[in-house]
Amino acid sequence: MSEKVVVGTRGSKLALAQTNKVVERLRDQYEVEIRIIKTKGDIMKDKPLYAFKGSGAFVRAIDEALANSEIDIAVHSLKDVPVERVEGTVISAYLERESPYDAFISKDGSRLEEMEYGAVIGTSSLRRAAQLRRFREDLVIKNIRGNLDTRLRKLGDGYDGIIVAEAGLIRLSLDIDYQRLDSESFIPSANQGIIAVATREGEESLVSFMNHENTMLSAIAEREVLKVLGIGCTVPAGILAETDGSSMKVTCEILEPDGKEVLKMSEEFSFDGLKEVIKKARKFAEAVKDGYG
Ligand SMILES: NCc1[nH]cc(CCC(=O)O)c1CC(=O)O
Repeated sequence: MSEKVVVGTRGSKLALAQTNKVVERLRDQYEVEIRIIKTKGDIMKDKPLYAFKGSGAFVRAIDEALANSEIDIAVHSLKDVPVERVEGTVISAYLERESPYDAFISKDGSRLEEMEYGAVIGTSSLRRAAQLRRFREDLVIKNIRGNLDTRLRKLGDGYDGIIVAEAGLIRLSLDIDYQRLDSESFIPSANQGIIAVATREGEESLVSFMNHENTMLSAIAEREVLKVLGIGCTVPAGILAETDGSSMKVTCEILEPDGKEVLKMSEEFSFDGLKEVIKKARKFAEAVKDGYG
C-alpha cells in the first residue's frame, strides 16, 4: 500500500484541470484523494477581485486547511497567492510555467486593434483595464467576474470581447480563436501562468520532485518585486521575469487606473543560483520603488 495524500483545490474547471496536472504526477507514488474547498472568491462572486485587497480570496481557506492538516497538499494559481504565507505552509514546487501572457477573445474573431469604436470589453482586473485604456482610450471597459468558463459564456451577452489569461485557455484545452496580447503593451501580472504546489513546512519533499527550476526562479523574482513595492492587485502593475537559468530579464510597469503610465523599467542581469536572483531582483525593485515615489 502506498501512502495516502489529500490534495485540496478550488472546484472551478480551471482549478481542477490544474490540480489534475499535479495529481497525475503524484499517482506514481501516492494514493491520492482530491478535496474541493470553497474559498471567499468562490462565494462572493460579484465582488471584483481587487476589492479583496490581496487577502488571498482564492487561497486562504485552502492554505488554512493545509495548516490544520485537513489536506496535505494545496494547488494554487500562484498569481492569486499573497506574498504573506499562512503560517506553517510553504510553496514546495512551481510547475513549469504555461504562457504568462494575456489573451483577447472577441465575439466575432476581430483582433483588439480592429474592434469598433466604443466596443465593450470585459475584465475586472485593474491592470488589464489600465493597459486597455492606454492601448485604445475609446474602448468601454465593463466589469466581468466569474470563473474562466463563466466569463467565456458571458462573451456575446453584453460584451464584445474579453481578456483572460492564455494559460487558462491552454489548460482547459479550449478550441477557441484568440489573440495573444503582446508583451510590450500588456505586461502580464506577476506569477501569471504558474501553478504552485504548497505543503506544510517540513513536508516539502512530498512534491519537490515536480519543481521546475527556471519557473521557480522567475516566480520568486517577480514576488520579490511585489514584496518590495508593497502592492497587491489594487495597483495596476505588470511584472515579468524571464530566465534561462543563468541570466534574467525583469520588466515592471505601473499605471494609473486611467491608463496613464507611471513608470516602466527593465533590467537584465546574470546570476548564479537563487540567492543571487533574489538579491538582484530586490535591487531592481528598489530602483523601481525610487522611481515610483
Ligand atoms: N485571477 C484569477 C486567475 N488566477 C489565475 C488565472 C489564470 C491561470 C494562471 O495565471 O495561472 C486566473 C484567470 C485569469 O486571469 O483569466
